[in-house]
Amino acid sequence: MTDTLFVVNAGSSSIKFKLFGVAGDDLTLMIGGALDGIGTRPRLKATGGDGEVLVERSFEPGEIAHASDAQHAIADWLAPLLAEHRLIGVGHRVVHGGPHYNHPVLVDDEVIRTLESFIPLAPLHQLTNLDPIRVIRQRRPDLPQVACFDTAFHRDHPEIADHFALPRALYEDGVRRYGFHGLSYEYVSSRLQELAPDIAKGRVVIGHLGSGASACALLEGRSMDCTMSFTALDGLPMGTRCGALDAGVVLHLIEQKGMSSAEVGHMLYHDSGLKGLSGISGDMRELLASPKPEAALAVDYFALHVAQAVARHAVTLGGIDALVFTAGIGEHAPQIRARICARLAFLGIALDEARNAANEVRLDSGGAVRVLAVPTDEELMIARHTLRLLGAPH
Ligand SMILES: Nc1ncnc2c1ncn2[C@@H]1O[C@H](COP(=O)(O)OP(=O)(O)O)[C@@H](O)[C@H]1O
Ligand SMILES: CC(=O)OP(=O)(O)O
Ligand SMILES: [Mg+2]
Repeated sequence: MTDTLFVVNAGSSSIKFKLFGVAGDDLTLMIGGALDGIGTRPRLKATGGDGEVLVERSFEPGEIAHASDAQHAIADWLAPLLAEHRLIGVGHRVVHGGPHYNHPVLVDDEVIRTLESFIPLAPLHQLTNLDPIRVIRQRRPDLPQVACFDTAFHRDHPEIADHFALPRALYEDGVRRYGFHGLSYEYVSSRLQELAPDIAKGRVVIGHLGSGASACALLEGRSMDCTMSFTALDGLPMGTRCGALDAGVVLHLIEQKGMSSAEVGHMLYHDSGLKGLSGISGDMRELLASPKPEAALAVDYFALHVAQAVARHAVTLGGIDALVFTAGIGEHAPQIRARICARLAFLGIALDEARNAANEVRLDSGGAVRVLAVPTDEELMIARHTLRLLGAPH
C-alpha cells in the first residue's frame, strides 16, 4: 500500500482536491480534481497522475447548490479510491488564520475553536474550509490534519501594510490588513525561483485572478502588500464581491436605505463584482461570450482595476521587474491579460501577442518587464507544508 496525503482546497466557487503519494520527502500526484461552478454550472472532473480522465460529469445547478453538496459528491466518488491506499494525513486550505497563525498548524479542538471565531471574517470560505476538517475528525480521529492559511504568507509583511488609517485600538483588537491567497503566492513565487531565478529576487507583482481576485507585491519572494486586507472583500472587483468600496456606501445602505447588516453583507459578497456590474454573471467566461454592453463594461472595469493595482504595487516596490498572472482568469484568459497589459504600457509592460494567445509561460515581447503566466498549485503548496509538519513517513 502506498502512503498518501490528501489535500482539500475549498474556494468560493469550487472545491479542488489532490491525492499525493509520499515516499520520503517526495510527493507524487496520484489524483487531482475539482468540482467547480458550484451553484452555476457544477462539474466534477478528476484525472490520474498521467493526466488520464477518471471522472467527468456535469450536474444541474440545483443538485450542487452549495459547498456541502459538492463535498458529498466528491466524497461519494473518492471513498473507494482512497481505501486502496494508506492515508497518513490530510492538508486543508483555511482562508483566515487571523493574527494567530503565520504558519500551518496541526488541527486540534482548540485550533478549530479559534478558526471558527474567524467565520464572520470569511463568510464565503471559512465554514466551507472547516466542515471537511470536522467531518474527517469525527470519522477518523486518528488521522492528523493540518490547516494551511491564506493569510500566513502575508503575516510578515511590513508594518505599514498591516494598518488601516483607523484608531489604533482597533488594530490591537485584530482589525488588520491580513491579505489572502497566500498559498497561491507562495507557490507561484517558488515556481518563479525555478523558471526565472534572476527575476524572482526582484520586484514582482502577482495577480491571482480567479473567482476571488487579488494582487500581491513581492520583494525577494516576500509579501510587501496585498490588495485583499481584513477580509477577502477588499481590493479588486471579483466574481460576486465588490472589491474596495467607499465605506460611506455601507453607512448609507444601513442608515438611509434601512438595510440590515446581513442584507448588506449578502449584497457585497454574493451580488456585487462582475455579477452586480453586468447583471448577467460573475463568471468571466460567460461575460466574454456575451454580446451585451453591460458585460463589456464589467470586463473593462475588471481589467482597469487590476492594472491600477499593479501600478500601485509598482509604487510600493519602487518599480517592477515582473508581472505574473495566475488562477482561473490569469492562466486562461488572454483577452483579459491583453487589456490589463495595454493599460500598463507606460510602465514598460508589453505582451507578445502570439505567446499570450497560446497561454505560454513567458508572455512579454522582450522589454524591461518580464510578463509570465504561471499556473498556481495551492494543493501542492498545502501538501508540502503538511508533509513538513507531519514529517516523512517511516
Ligand atoms: N478560459 C477561461 N477564460 C476566461 N475565464 C476563465 C477561463 N477559465 C476559467 N476562467 C474563470 O476563472 C474563474 C475561476 O477561477 P478559479 O481560480 O478556479 O476560482 P476559485 O478558486 O476562486 O474558485 C471564473 O471566473 C472563470 O470564469
Ligand atoms: C480568498 C479567496 O477569495 O479565495 P478564492 O479566490 O479561492 O475564492
Ligand atoms: Mg481559488
